Amino acid sequence: MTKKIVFLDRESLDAKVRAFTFPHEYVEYESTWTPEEIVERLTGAEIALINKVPMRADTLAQLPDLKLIAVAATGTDVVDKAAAKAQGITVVNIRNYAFNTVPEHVVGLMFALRRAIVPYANSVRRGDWAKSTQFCYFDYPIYDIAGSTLGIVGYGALGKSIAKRAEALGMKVIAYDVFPQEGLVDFETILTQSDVITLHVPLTPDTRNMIGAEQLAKMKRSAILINTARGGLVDEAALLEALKNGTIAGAGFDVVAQEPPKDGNILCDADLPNLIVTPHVAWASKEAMQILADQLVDNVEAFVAGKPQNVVEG
Ligand SMILES: NC(=O)c1ccc[n+]([C@@H]2O[C@H](COP(=O)([O-])OP(=O)(O)OC[C@H]3O[C@@H](n4cnc5c(N)ncnc54)[C@H](O)[C@@H]3O)[C@@H](O)[C@H]2O)c1
Ligand SMILES: O=C(O)[C@H](O)CO
Repeated sequence: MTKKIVFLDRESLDAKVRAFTFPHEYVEYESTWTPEEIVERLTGAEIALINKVPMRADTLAQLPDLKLIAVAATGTDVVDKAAAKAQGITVVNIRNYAFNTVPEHVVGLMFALRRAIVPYANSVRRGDWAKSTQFCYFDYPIYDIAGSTLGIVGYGALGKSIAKRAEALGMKVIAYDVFPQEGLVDFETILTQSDVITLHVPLTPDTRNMIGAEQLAKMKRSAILINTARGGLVDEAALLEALKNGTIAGAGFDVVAQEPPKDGNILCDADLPNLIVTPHVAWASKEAMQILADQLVDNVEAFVAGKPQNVVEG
């Protein structure tokens, strides 16, 4: 029987999505945001492909034909998984596609912040070097990466990929995870011992705001915080305050609480030398996006063949 497949936010994936091999009707939309649009476009569809379209309980309740939500990402926080489960809808995600692209983004942010590359480059553009009384100047402290301690929060696929690179750079690596694994340390040790903390946990009720004013106060004043996982893990107001008053030395964020930040965002709007914000592109190397697109089709094919893979449990 022909299955209807609808991709609701095709524009969010810059890669080729190969044709499905089973009888199907395929429709794609560049972007879809409102619950009304979601319901209208998915009515009659068995398979929804989404990247960041919110699939909330009241929306799913209006889609009795839907059987599969194939998320074109690792993070599935946009889907109400309990509601999907209650309705018999399977949710699948993409795994281990970003093993180079995210670690490289993290390493880039780490070097840029520890070596103050952006503020120094900006100061040259402002003419500060030309006015200097010496051949160089020390307006921003520079710290080496080698010899420093990296604290990884969430020791899954990406946490482990970053650990390998950090060790090659001469860093001491410590890691924390709720899933028991050999050699892990507790969260308190990550906060107090790390020179760089990098977050790699999913956004869940347990991880929401896991870093707030209390946790920032425990970090070294020379430490930096990197978040390429999800907005919502860090209390943004507390972070901004900590960056302004020197509680920590810097932050590199690829994700914010609301994306896109149409109504403004305090981190995106802040003009601070010790803060770098990128627009959720850590995942987006050409290579990674194609691996993702291929796995997206594999996930749908496996589901239709009766052997679902990468199923996300409630
Ligand atoms: N910015 C980007 O472009 C980008 C790209 C890929 C993934 N991500 C985000 O990164 C996250 C991690 O990706 P991954 O591939 O490493 O996932 P993963 O599932 O392999 O690893 C996540 C780890 O977090 C751990 N964890 C879960 N809850 C925890 C908690 N409360 N405290 C401590 N550890 C906890 C899990 O046990 C697991 O080991 C994704 O969920 C996604 O949100 C972002
Ligand atoms: O979760 C992911 O895979 C990234 O955030 C890209 O959407």
